[in-house]
Amino acid sequence: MVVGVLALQGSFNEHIAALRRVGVKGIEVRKAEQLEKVSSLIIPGGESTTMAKLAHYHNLFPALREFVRLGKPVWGTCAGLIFLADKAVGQKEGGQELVGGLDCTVHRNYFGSQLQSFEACLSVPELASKEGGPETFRGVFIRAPAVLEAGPEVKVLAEYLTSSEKEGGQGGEKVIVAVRQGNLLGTAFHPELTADSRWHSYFLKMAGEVEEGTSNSTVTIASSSDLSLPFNEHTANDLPIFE
Ligand SMILES: NC(=O)CC[C@H](N)C(=O)O
Repeated sequence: MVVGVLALQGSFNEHIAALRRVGVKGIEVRKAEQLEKVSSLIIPGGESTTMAKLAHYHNLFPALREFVRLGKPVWGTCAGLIFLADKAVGQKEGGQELVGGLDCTVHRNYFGSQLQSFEACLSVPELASKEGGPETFRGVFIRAPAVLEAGPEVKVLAEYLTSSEKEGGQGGEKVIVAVRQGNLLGTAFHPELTADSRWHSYFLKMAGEVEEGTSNSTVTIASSSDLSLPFNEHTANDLPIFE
C-alpha cells in the first residue's frame, strides 16, 4: 500500500516517518497528478490558511475534492482536519478554502494560541486492541482546532474534557477531537509527533477496508509492540512552531 501525504507545508515528514515505522511507504504529494498514484491520503498538521493558499496556487483543490468524493480514505490531522471539514469558524478575514466532505463545523484555534498548546491523555475505545491493549492515547495539541458540530453520519472517536478556562470554552466541557465519517478520519491532535503508531495503524486498517469494500465505521486494531516505546518528549516550549 502506498499512502500519499500532502506535502505543501507542516508535519508531512513526520507522517512519512510514522508510516515507515509501521512498514508502509508514504509519498509526498504536491501536484494533482501525484494524487492519481496513491490510494489514500494524509493531510498533515501545519497552518491551514497557508496550506490552503499553496493548494490553491498549485490548483489542487479540485483534485483533492474529487479524491474525497470518490470515497478514497483521507486522514486530516489538525490543520488537515480543518481542511476536511465542511465548515470552519475562527478563520482569518476573507475566510479560507476547504476541501470539505466531513459533515462538521470546526473551530480553527479552539484551544487558543500557540502558547496554549498542550498534551492530554484521551480515551479512544477504537484504539484498544482485541487483546485488551490500552484505549488511552496521549494527544499532542498544537494551536489545535476542535469539532463544534458533527452531522449524523459522523462517528465521534475521542473527546477532550476541558479543565480550565484558559484552554478555551468554559472548562469542564467535552469537546470533540477525533471523528470518522466513512472514508474520512479527522484528529485535532498530532499522532505523528508521538512514538505511538496506533492512529497510523487505524488509518491503514480503515484504508484497507475501504479498498476492499468492507468498510464500516468500526476498525479493529491489533496490539502493537510500539506501545512500549516512550512518547516523544514534547513540551509546549519545544513543539514545532506552526504559524
Ligand atoms: N497544529 C496545527 O495544525 C494547527 C492548525 C491551526 N489551528 C490552523 O488553523 O491551521
